[in-house]
Amino acid sequence: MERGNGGSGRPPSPPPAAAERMAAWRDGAVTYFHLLFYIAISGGQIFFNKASHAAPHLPPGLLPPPLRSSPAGLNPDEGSNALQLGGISGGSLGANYPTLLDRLHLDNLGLILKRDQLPLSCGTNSVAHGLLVCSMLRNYKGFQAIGVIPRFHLLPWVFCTSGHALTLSFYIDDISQIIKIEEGMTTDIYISSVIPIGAMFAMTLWLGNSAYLYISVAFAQMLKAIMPVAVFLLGAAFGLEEMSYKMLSIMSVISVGVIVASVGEITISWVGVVYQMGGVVAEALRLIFIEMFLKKKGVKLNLISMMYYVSPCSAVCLFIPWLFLEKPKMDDSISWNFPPFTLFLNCLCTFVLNMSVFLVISRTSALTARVTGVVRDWSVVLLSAAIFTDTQLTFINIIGYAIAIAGVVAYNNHKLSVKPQANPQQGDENKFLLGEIDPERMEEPDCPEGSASDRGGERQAASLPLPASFLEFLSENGLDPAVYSMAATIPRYIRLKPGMESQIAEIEAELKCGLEKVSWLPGFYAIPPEIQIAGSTAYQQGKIYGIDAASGAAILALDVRPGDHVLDLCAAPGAKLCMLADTLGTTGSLTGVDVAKHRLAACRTMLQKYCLGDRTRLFVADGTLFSILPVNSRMRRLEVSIGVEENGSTFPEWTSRRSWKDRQKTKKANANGPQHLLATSEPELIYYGKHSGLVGLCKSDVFCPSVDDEACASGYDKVLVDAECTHDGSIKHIQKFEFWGWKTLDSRVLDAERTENLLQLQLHLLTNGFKLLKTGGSLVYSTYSLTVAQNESVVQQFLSTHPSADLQKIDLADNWPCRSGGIPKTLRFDPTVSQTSGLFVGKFSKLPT
Ligand SMILES: C[S@@+](CC[C@H](N)C(=O)[O-])C[C@H]1O[C@@H](n2cnc3c(N)ncnc32)[C@H](O)[C@@H]1O
Repeated sequence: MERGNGGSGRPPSPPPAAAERMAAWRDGAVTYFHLLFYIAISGGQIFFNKASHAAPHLPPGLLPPPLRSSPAGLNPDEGSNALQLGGISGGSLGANYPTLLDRLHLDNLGLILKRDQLPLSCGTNSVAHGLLVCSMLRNYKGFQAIGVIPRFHLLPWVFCTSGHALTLSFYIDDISQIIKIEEGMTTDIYISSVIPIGAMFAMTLWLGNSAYLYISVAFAQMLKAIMPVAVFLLGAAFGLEEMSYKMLSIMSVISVGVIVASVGEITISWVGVVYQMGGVVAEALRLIFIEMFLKKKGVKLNLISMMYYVSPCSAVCLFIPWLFLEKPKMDDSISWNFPPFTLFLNCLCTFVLNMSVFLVISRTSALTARVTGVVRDWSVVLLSAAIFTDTQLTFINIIGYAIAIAGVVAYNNHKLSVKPQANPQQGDENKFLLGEIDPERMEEPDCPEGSASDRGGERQAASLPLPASFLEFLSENGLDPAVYSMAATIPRYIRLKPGMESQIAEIEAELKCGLEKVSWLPGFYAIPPEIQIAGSTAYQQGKIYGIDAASGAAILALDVRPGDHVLDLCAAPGAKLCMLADTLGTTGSLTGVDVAKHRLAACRTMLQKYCLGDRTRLFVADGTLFSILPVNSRMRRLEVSIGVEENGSTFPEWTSRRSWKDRQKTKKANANGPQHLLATSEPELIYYGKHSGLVGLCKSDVFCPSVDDEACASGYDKVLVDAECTHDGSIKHIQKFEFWGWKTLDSRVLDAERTENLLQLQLHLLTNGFKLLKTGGSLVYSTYSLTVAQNESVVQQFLSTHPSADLQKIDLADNWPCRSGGIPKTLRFDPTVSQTSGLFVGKFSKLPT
């Protein structure tokens, strides 16, 4: 491995700068602050709710005005102390109406998650709450004549809810760099998936929060520990979980713990227990529905997106129990007290708590968040006994809870270790929060490797209503529209990660289909087009990934050898990059470049998921201008130069955590314009593996521009230019426009100006790729377009201005199901013949000048 300080005559790299150490220390401190804050705010809100209703020993100033009468059937002494993401109890209002308050908060959450919806959010919330309060006040016997007082009461509602909406909207916008609402929700998915999930969420809030009216905080927490058992048993019933001795023993430990804790409870309200257990079952069903309805369809929503889509329908569902169970009691009550300040604090707490959860997960990992949750639960149980007079912990309580929690910890451990995470510090949620969307689920129109079938959009292409503009495009380019009728018959291809061959039978059983070996392409298998892989464990565990066979052929054409320094100039979302990294093995280096940062972040996710990032570095840069050479050449040049000034800082091991300073820098850059257009800006290094040669190297060395003719001697051995194109040859990709909307096809594929620019872009990418190629090296140019303009014409123009470029015959192709392109030695994969996506491939070598 080439190291920054490994060369003779080169002074050793300085230790990491003090500023970096300081930044790392500060980063660590901020993370711990987030964790503590999360524990404090989530535990604190439970106490706040409880205290505001039932703690007579607190100073009177802290207490809201008491209820003058309690609704029939409810025990006011028990109070209400609930906390759920997005929903809180009614206890803090001094009114025991949990569903009402949950509904109000869900209204908010459902509507406020985007700044562009701010007016709608504020308006709707204000009107909705205004009407609600008016109707409540009308029923309040003391205020039959609605006049000044109701309006006075209305204002705080409007203020609180709008203020809540406003703050959250701004906050969300501010952190929108890390939290994205994922698009692509369809009516079909909403009805079949989101509504059942929303209904279960409503049940969880309703039943779980109602339980707090009957049982103490501590006992409710203890009962909640049974959750993994419910998830596991229901999951097994739905065929999602497999029974194993290990799981059964963990479940037994948790159950025994909860039973012991219950035996230790001095006074048990069975109504409360039934409510709490109902809430647990509803929550377990919600999680199972997410697994069944969304993940299996390849839709994975981050926490914010989930709230965004689910809360409005949960709010509607909560309206039903409210109407039948609480409204009559509210109508009957002779007094209805409403402390606005308490509501405001409660809103604020809920909002801050939600943000805190997101920040904890985004800064740490799923595991850390879960462990923090356990610490929080313990703190709540112990502190509640110290604070509230109605909570008396017994020795048996504590022993039982300890046993249950030990089982929960074992369960979390088991679950998280079954699902390998390429970067152990970074869980799945984290990646989603950071916008690092799994490429298999990437839905952008310019992603050729995605899975239309996983999006539920698979349709017989024969019946695809190709729009007139596209038919015109095909006719102008002399292409036959009949090719698009084949989409449903062309298989889907997957590549097996090397070393996984022994697991084929297992993968076949999971995907419920045979893997048919592609005879001409090692490691590739064909599966029926309708098979979904994104939800499979084999995919999630990085044993397989989706990549078209024609793409695989383009990589083989490059003939990468161990030890090569390889450049992929249009790398995202990364299917070819992964295959390149696999081929490279444990020597050489791989450099991926793409102009779209969010797409390159998906590459990073891929590399980490398939554990292929060790020798790779990823630059966000314009491929037409990119000029950074492989590390080896730069090092050689530096080693012979005398007196190189070590004035820059060095690359430490790469980490996904970024310093506050870095984040501010990105924020500023983002504010200055879209990330896509970085034509003239400096390349940004967003990932480098520990053997990429960068660790310990001086940053100024890497970013120092290369001399023009330097590349010929010490450029890349292999270059792939898988250029941006119209993707008309990827017939499955075209099929997806039915899902995205044909209008998008117009703007992305057919726009005349874009096509003209595209031809220029392709030529410039090819030219720059060739410039970075070393003499004797090979370059492959490929596109997913079937047009002559984007393929043969670009090659022709390029050859006419580059005498040192020699078009090469691809020997391996003799066995491939492809035909010759319009220029001899170039290749065309034609869907009708090859049963793959359409792909053009041309291979060049660089002659000495
Ligand atoms: C066909 S896709 C590449 C697919 C990729 N090779 C794979 O196998 O996953 C084309 C890519 O080129 C990128 N691109 C467009 N213009 C670019 C430019 N000027 N420099 C570098 N990349 C560019 C796009 O963002 C897109 O990710």
